[in-house]
Amino acid sequence: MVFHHIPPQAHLATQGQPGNKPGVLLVNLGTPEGTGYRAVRRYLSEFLSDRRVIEGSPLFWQPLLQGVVLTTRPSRSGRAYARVWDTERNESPLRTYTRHQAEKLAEQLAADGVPVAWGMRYGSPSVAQALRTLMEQGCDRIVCLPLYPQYSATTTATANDQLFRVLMKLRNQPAVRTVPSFPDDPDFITAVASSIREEQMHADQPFQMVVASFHGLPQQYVDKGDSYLADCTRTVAGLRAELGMDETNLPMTFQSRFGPTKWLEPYTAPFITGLPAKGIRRIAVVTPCFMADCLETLDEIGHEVREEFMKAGGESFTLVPCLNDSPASIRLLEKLVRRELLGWL
Ligand SMILES: C=CC1=C(C)c2cc3[nH]c(cc4nc(cc5[nH]c(cc1n2)c(C)c5CCC(=O)O)C(CCC(=O)O)=C4C)c(C)c3C=C
Ligand SMILES: [Fe+2]
Ligand SMILES: [Fe+2]
Repeated sequence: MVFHHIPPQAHLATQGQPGNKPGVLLVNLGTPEGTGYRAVRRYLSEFLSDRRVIEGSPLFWQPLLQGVVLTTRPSRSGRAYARVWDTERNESPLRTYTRHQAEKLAEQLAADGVPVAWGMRYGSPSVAQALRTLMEQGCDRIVCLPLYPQYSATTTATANDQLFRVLMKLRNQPAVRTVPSFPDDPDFITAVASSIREEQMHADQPFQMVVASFHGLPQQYVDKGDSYLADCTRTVAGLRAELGMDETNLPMTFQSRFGPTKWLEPYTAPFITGLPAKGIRRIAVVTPCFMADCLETLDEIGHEVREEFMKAGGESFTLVPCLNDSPASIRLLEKLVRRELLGWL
């Protein structure tokens, strides 16, 4: 996204004065514009060309991506997106929830005169558009919150990279603070634990196990120093402590493996489909690495893994919703943002 059309008044508003007008930028991963081959291909091409996501040399990867992956994957992913698509709004749940999070957070910050914008790392609205919205309102101080509880270079870092990439094109840059990951923030842990308790209350029988499924990552990225696994472990430890559970009834697994390399283990799907054979037939699955329900929760877990579990002899399968735009979620976002706003407000 090119970024040279900030109207002159936006420059005036932020120039030469101790403006001190903060704005909040929420950044999420991104999602396609539609479920058709072209839209999904465009989105996947941008996503899978990000060198934070696929670290191998583009000399090898790009021909494979453009020639092989992007001929088959968009149709498969498009069918999956179609299953979760909101046809009325014509958008994916991830986009709806991210927008609602921004709107509700904006209500909480309105009295302080702090606007909130939201952008996607891949696709639209872009991070550039979101930043422009804030700068047009005179914001010269930006708090950037990547919407990932656990840090990974493939998510958090690339969201921040994208903001700084946009700033590279500006003569007058706003000041920027990035919000760190929050894997064991007490409000985060309490909110996720409450969602699990809530689902248990509405279930006919006690869950024999609550599987905490996190998005996977190539093992090699962790070996090279990505702190994602450490962050996931902190989240699970927090949940176990809060719920009085342990690794036997609240195990940690990793989903959405992509490609042939070794990813973090155990893999969610085979782990869950193996449970009925061990006598575990009533389970819940919680996905605490996503702040909003999306393809990976609603379809991969809520549809694909659920079906496999039931076919393997499962009796009941509960997908615990993500925090989405619940009051607890907005309170958490507000707290995280206000901590970074200290000294600016
Ligand atoms: C290929 C490498 C991938 C890495 C590494 C990766 C890490 C990662 N992703 C998320 C969160 C989400 N990923 C989503 C979709 C998605 N992820 C990948 C690949 C990698 N992710 C692909 C190809 C896709 C697209 C869908 C598909 O074809 O399977 C989403 C959902 C977006 C939506 O529109 O709903 C999220 C969210 C995390 C947290 C993470 C790092 C640990
Ligand atoms: Fe992903
Ligand atoms: Fe996936």
